[in-house]
Amino acid sequence: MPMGTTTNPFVTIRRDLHRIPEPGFQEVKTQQYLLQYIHSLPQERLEIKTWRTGILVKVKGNNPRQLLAWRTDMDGLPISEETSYPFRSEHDGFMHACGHDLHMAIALGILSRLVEQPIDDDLLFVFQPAEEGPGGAKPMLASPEFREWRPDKIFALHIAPEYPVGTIATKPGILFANTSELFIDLTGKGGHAAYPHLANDMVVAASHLVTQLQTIVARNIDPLDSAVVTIGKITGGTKQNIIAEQARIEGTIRTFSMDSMQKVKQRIEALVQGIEAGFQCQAAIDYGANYCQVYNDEQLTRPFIDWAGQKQDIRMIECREAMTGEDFGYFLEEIPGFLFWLGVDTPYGLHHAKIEPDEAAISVAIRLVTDYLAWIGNRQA
Ligand SMILES: CC(=O)N[C@@H](CCC[C@H](N)C(=O)O)C(=O)O
Repeated sequence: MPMGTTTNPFVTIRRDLHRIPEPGFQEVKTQQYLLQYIHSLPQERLEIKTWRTGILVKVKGNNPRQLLAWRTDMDGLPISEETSYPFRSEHDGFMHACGHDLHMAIALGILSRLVEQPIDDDLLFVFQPAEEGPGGAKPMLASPEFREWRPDKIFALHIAPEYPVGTIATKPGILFANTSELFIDLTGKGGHAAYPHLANDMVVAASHLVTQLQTIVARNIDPLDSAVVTIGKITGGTKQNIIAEQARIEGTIRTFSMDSMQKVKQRIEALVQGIEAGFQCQAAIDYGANYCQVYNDEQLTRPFIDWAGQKQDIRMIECREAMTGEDFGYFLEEIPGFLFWLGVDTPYGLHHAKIEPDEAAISVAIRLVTDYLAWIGNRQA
């Protein structure tokens, strides 16, 4: 079937959501769209609450003994889309490039099926804003709206470009890294391009700092541990013949251990002090939003791996941990559960302007998760 035609309502939903990516805590149209769909379902078993731009939907079970939760993220990224889609983003400079459009469509699919065929346990669907930043999970967890419906177990998925459709992957224990954003502002002295000796050039200072930051993982972190320091953005200066008075470096830090996170930050601070002294400039460091690791509950993940491994249409992989971050980790700090990767088979990675996940994964995930929730949420005879 050519791209652009579909008979699957959840593919249509994914495409509608793909058109309207919004940054964290500004998911206003997204929230409206989701609410409209949720209100179109039979309402007898549903209770709905909103929290900022997020949504909580509780589905009453037949004979509940626990509350099981399924969580999806909602926000898009500041990326100008370069896909071949006829349903490209209508929000200039923003794109669903991390699969949250698929995640939301899958959540609505699971919700619809479990409204039609309720299970014994109560269910909570968590539509969480701002996963890409500044982080919606932590404040949502602390909100009275969430606390009133605090689930006993919680689950989520994330699309994985590298796996074929039908493949899922996870592991017990640590799955995703601890993260910290990184913003460094450098202020020197601007001036005429022809008089460098009268200025302090922040383009040169920032360039030195970026290369020095790359020595941290190579020279200061135990090679048997893992860490990442990525600088994703540098801005500075105003014109080609004006020496830049300001420069800003933006990046992210990833580590598996908190000791390494602390070590990376100490080294950043030392290197920044060196730049201040060496280039006679002022520097300010801001660590922005921090996420804790995603740690899958061993007692829930192992049976899930065994259960999914027996499904005819699923290839279950026990994967390695990744340096990705996810504020779903905050839910898992308080509530047992797990996250798994869902194969969507695309050559472009997460956060790439050309990523085109295979939409066939939507039905795979809806079927799998619905069956899993029914498996753990129905009383054994
Ligand atoms: C799954 C994924 O790609 N998550 C993001 C989380 C971003 C955390 C924060 N804004 C940061 O950049 O540190 C990721 O980049 O891994």
